[in-house]
Amino acid sequence: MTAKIIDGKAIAKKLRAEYHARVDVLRSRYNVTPALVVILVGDNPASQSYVRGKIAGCKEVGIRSELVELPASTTEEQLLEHIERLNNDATVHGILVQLPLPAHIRVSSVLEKISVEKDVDGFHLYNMGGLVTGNTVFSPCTPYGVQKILEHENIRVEGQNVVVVGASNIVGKPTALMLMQQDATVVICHKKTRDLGHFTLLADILVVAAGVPNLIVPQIVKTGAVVIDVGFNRLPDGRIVGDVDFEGVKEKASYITPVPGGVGQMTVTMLLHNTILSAERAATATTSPFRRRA
Ligand SMILES: NC(=O)C1=CN([C@@H]2O[C@H](COP(=O)(O)OP(=O)(O)OC[C@H]3O[C@@H](n4cnc5c(N)ncnc54)[C@H](OP(=O)(O)O)[C@@H]3O)[C@@H](O)[C@H]2O)C=CC1
Ligand SMILES: Nc1nc(=O)c2c([nH]1)NC[C@@H]1CN(c3ccc(C(=O)N[C@@H](CCC(=O)O)C(=O)O)cc3)C=[N+]21
Ligand SMILES: [Mg+2]
Repeated sequence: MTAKIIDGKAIAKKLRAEYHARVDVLRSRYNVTPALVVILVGDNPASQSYVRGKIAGCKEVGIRSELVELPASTTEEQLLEHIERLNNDATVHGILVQLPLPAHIRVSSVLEKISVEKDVDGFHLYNMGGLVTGNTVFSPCTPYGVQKILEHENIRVEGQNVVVVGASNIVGKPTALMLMQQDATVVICHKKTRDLGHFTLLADILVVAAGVPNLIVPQIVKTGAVVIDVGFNRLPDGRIVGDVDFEGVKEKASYITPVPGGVGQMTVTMLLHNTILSAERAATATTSPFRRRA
């Protein structure tokens, strides 16, 4: 079997066109321009690159974006003050603090400072907890992107065996919870999992987010499986690869996402979605400053 290669870029492009139209409606009907503020602390080159991608995505769909660049010496208190100011700024609909943060800043205190209504990354404890009950204010972008890919390809989740390789708070765990909410049978594997292949061979849908190139070889993939590769790894020679042996696994899977051009495209797109959704909520809520003026 040769897999259908899922074109994440094409799906993202189609969704971004829809989002652009929603931005136009917000502008014409409510005089609101969705706005995202990204806070970047320190000078991690990978973070700088991800942030550039997010800002470029905003521009593409008409979201106003602002980048707050702070030195690595920024104190936790100073960072919390920035967030406080942005929480209280009605013209800002989304606040994103790029991770990782310098070691002297507690990630949890920063994420929990962000107003849940502006937590477009979906990393606040409230949104994390909402994944358990299926009641998030915002879904985390990468898992949401995975879900959108499955939806777009009309891949049924209900009753399917889903195996998620990777158990991080930002990808593995929330992806597992979202797909469990859709009535999949879900297994999560991680570094301590004994005999990874024993579990991955059960997967109708295999989602891989471990950060290990070539972790998933054809021998541990079930024939006809849907393989979603979240991994994004830069090799010493500069090439970018996922966690899946793409050339090998594509001969065994029914669907596969490439890297780049797969899930990565959707992550940023879902951030744009969440920011627009936040602006739509603000514009239409009876308590919003805008409606009071109208
Ligand atoms: N395309 C996109 O938009 C995004 C891509 N990514 C990419 O996804 C990958 C994962 O990211 P992230 O979740 O942040 O990474 P983390 O390093 O936070 O988590 C990796 C997870 O994979 C597990 N793991 C590591 N090695 C193995 C192994 N050999 N077998 C089984 N499980 C293993 C770890 O287990 P343990 O818990 O035991 O340590 C951990 O749970 C990375 O390549 C990252 O670049 C991430 C975010 C967005
Ligand atoms: N705390 C934290 N925050 C992150 O945001 C984070 C992280 N850790 N760990 C690493 C991953 C990786 N990640 C990507 C984001 C966008 C693309 C993306 O846009 N990719 C496109 C373009 C790739 C390219 O530029 O060639 C694609 O795959 O086609 C990829 C990867 C965010 N990460
Ligand atoms: Mg862990």
